[in-house]
Amino acid sequence: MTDSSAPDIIVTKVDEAPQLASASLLPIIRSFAAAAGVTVGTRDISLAGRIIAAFPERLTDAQRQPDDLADLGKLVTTPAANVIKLPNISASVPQLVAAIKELQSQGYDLPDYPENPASDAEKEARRRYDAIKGSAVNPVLREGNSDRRAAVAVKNYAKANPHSMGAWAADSKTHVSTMSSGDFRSNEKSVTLTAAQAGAARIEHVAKDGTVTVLKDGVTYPAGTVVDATFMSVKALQSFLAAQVQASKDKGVLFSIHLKATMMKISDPIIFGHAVRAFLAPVFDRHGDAFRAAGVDPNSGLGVMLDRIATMPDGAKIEAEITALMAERAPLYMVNSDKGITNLHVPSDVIVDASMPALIRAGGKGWGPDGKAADTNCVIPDSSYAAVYEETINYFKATGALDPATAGTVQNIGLMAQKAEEYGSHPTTFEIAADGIVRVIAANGDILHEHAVEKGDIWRAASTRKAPIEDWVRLAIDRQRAEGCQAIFWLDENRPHDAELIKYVKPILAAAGVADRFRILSPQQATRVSLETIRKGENSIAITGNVLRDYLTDLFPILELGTSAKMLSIVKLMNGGGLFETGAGGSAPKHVQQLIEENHLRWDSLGEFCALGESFKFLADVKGNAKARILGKAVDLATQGILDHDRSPKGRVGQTDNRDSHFYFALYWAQALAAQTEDAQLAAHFAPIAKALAENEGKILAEIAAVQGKPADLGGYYHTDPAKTEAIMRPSRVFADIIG
Ligand SMILES: NC(=O)C1=CN([C@@H]2O[C@H](COP(=O)(O)OP(=O)(O)OC[C@H]3O[C@@H](n4cnc5c(N)ncnc54)[C@H](OP(=O)(O)O)[C@@H]3O)[C@@H](O)[C@H]2O)C=CC1
Ligand SMILES: O=C(O)CCC(=O)C(=O)O
Ligand SMILES: [Mg+2]
Repeated sequence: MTDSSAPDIIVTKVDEAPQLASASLLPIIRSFAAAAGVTVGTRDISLAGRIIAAFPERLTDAQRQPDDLADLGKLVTTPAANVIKLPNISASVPQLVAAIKELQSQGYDLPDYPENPASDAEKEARRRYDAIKGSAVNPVLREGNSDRRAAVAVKNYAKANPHSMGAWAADSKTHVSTMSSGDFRSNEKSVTLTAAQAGAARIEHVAKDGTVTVLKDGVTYPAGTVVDATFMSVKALQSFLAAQVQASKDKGVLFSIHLKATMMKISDPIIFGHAVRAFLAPVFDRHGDAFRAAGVDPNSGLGVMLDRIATMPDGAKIEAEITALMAERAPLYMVNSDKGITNLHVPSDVIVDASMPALIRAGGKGWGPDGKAADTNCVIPDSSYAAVYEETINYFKATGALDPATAGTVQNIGLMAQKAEEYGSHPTTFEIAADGIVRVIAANGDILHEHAVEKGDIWRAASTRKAPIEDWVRLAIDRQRAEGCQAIFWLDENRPHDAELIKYVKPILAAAGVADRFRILSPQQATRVSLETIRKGENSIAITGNVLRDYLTDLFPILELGTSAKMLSIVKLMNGGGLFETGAGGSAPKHVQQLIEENHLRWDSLGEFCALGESFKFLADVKGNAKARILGKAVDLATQGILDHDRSPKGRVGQTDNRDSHFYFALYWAQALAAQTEDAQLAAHFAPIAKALAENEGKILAEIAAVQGKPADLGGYYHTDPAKTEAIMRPSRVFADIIG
């Protein structure tokens, strides 16, 4: 349910673990905020909510939901925006299909996801579902650039309580494999548009026989936009993947592939499908035609593929062939070896930003089918950013693992506003239907880019607007001034896109008189310099494009803090509002599994706490609400309290879980508000609350502990039952009564 009035702060309703945590935390936030006259609303951007909002005409009044994402998309372009954004599911096809099935089972008359849409109705359903697929939320809300870092208290806590790190052996066989030609990086072209070229551009394909097909019309590029075009050669990709499958076997390491099928929702599922084909090549050689006829689609992963094969006439025989082949191949890197879920089962199970850092944190070990850790071939087909992981691995092999007790920190300033760079390229990415040429034609008729392509190549255009680039450089200048530490633009002068950005960066730095405080280094060099810097206990600011923003804000936090969940992520919206993202990680599906099995939720809300403090302080600045500032400052003290008293969730039943940690957060927050002397009214309001919470600590913890160790029923996975969720996430009557 969403509110119609305009609340001061909006907290997004999402999915999986962060949404479960919200069921416990949001009532606390609302209750405390109300004391300062601050209203807190919600908007539903969950996968289920977005599906429901897309088919109003098929649903009953009671089932219908407004398009909250569209509403938020407008809000973030206004100065009034104050949004706390929790991580949401960026759905792969299997997740989307599962969510649709669940909603259907709950009585929602939704169309099936049409794999091969034929009728007009199916095409329309597919169009709507495609808009929901993948990373469909963040690009809409990110109307600003990002400032992601560990709060000082969080970093100090990590140093005092270092997490365990796997040891790195100099002779580790773990390595990164990436393409050296024919990939997106090798084929990239880039240009900055002149005023004459600005306006509505067109992308067209010219076949060998001269037939022109418009792939996309009316892509509006204002003057100064950096427009890139590139493609992944399917032939080069296939031969690379085939070689890697074999090389993994020869070297005796696990085969793994790391992509971002969520944010790169058009290109990466296709690349993933090629990896499935390469791994199972002999089976595809024998049964390719039958697979096509049966609608077996490797792009959705081996899991769905096996389900489909099971329905084929000689399904059992093919399945046996697959099993036999897998036994001969290099062992696969596993998502869950107990359940036999491999890297190739679901395209969104292994997401490069989280998967590579986890492997690196473990000393370069992946999980094999035998449930044992092993050295791994980390296949990252496109070479644009693979060097970051390659260099990190090489550095740790040479020097040993990082020590989180002494390491400095790498902060990030990320260029992401207005769908910057590759992460905004979905609408202009195409799997090429026939050999020919693809060109980008500017509004004035200039041919901006042209590539000769072959059937099956993946061609894409990406754009980065001038205002976001300038804003990003200014943000970097501000942050460097505030921190006074090393600051590096991770840009490679030899890469066409980066060379265009450098043309913006240098004059802005020079005009501000700060050029000497910044370095511009290729991602590979910047990785090495940054690792050497933090090893010495010093800090560095990584000023990066959109993809490296994503990758680095998992990589460095996972090495430094053990997780990216504890990050502070501030998005200063370009039109004046604030977007506060919670942490830099995702929605932790594994945590939900554990809750369902044994009612223990190990989700850590530290990212939410950090975002909440910033949101209140931002509200105070924008609306001159002094009480909001006091609430915000008290949140920071409560967060510090959680760290000082070690009240963060742990992994096992019987240990602190998410609900306990929220109790302590409320206790410390109320105590800080009761103790402050700036506002007597707030102090008087919170003194009895703090007292009641402290006095009932034992009772409340016992009530929370009593429910654990047994299965929990949420009444759904993607679309949970609100009453059941509330009962599970707020098991303490005493606590709920005190909070009100
Ligand atoms: N901003 C956003 O909206 C984002 C959304 N996503 C989406 O999230 C989903 C899952 O993505 P995935 O790549 O698996 O990454 P996740 O970050 O969800 O999970 C990786 C692992 O990180 C740990 N983790 C993450 N957050 C927390 C937390 N708050 N507290 C404790 N541990 C945490 C967990 O480790 P352990 O199992 O050891 O406890 C978890 O299994 C996908 O649908 C993805 O698209 C991903 C990134 C950002
Ligand atoms: O939007 C998504 O799919 C994921 C976002 C993400 O990984 C990030 O911003 O760090
Ligand atoms: Mg990420």
